[in-house]
Amino acid sequence: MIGQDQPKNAASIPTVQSHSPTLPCTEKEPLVELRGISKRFGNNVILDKLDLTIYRGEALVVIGPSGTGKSTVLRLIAGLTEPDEGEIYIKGQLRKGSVEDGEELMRMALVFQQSALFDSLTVEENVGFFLYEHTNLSRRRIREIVEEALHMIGLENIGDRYPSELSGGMKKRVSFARALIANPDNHRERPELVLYDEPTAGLDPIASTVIEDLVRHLKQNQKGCGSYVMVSHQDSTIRRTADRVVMLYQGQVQWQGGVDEIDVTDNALMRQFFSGSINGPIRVID
Ligand SMILES: Nc1ncnc2c1ncn2[C@@H]1O[C@H](COP(=O)(O)OP(=O)(O)OP(=O)(O)O)[C@@H](O)[C@H]1O
Repeated sequence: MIGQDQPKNAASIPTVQSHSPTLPCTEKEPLVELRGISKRFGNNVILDKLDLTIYRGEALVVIGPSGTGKSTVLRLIAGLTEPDEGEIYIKGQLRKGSVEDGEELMRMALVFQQSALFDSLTVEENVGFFLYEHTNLSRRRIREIVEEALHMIGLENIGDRYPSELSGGMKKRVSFARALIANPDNHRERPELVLYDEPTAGLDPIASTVIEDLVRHLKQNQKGCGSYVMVSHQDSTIRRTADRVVMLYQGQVQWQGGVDEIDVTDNALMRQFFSGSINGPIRVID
């Protein structure tokens, strides 16, 4: 359960007990299935009978124009919001209720758009937050684990600094460490699926490359085969981090394919999206 006092971004979802057998990474095992999902806010229909499956071991990037419902899809997968219609299956089991109801069937980590860390806590306290709150590990052990996590994201000896003393890219990396940290003494606590909401938004191209490499690297360190769903608008991030790209528009998946298909598809939505043209089927919102 996500506590009231935790930041909404970079939250870890700690409860996880999977009873399904573990298949080899080569098997195409659905981790999350969205079936016939509809979601509206007021009279605004955002998702309209959306079907989407995320497979174990895959790196899925969801793209689409602003306001098309990509973050909403992440929140639905995470169990932070519930659909108006449709069903969500986690490893083949129907999810009933939300994370708040303690219904989570698989551990996920969320790295959300605003990489807000607690300003009043040091980097070490921010990154170790989950362990301080949810385990009985000693402070010394937590400090060791945090140092390992900071090493993993390529930042060391910054544990005593405060978020205000870090650059935007460093904050993003710290928020990754914060979201992904788990008790290494308990293998089951490692996330099986990571959800990234625009992790490179607002970063310069080089800082973006660092994050893209990190996302790929962290996939290797996840439990099992390592899987993630990312939302991104950045051309390089989409191309460098996706195994499969899904284009969402008008509430449904309009196109999906590999990165190598982006430049050769004749799908009009894809062509307009990647060319940035204001002429085409995507309605331009002023
Ligand atoms: N809690 C909410 N209450 C009301 N409307 C909401 C809520 N959450 C999202 N919306 C609306 O739903 C639509 C989809 O929002 P969402 O954030 O999922 O889009 P997005 O594709 O991620 O957009 P962007 O690319 O701009 O981040 C938007 O019009 C948004 O204003």
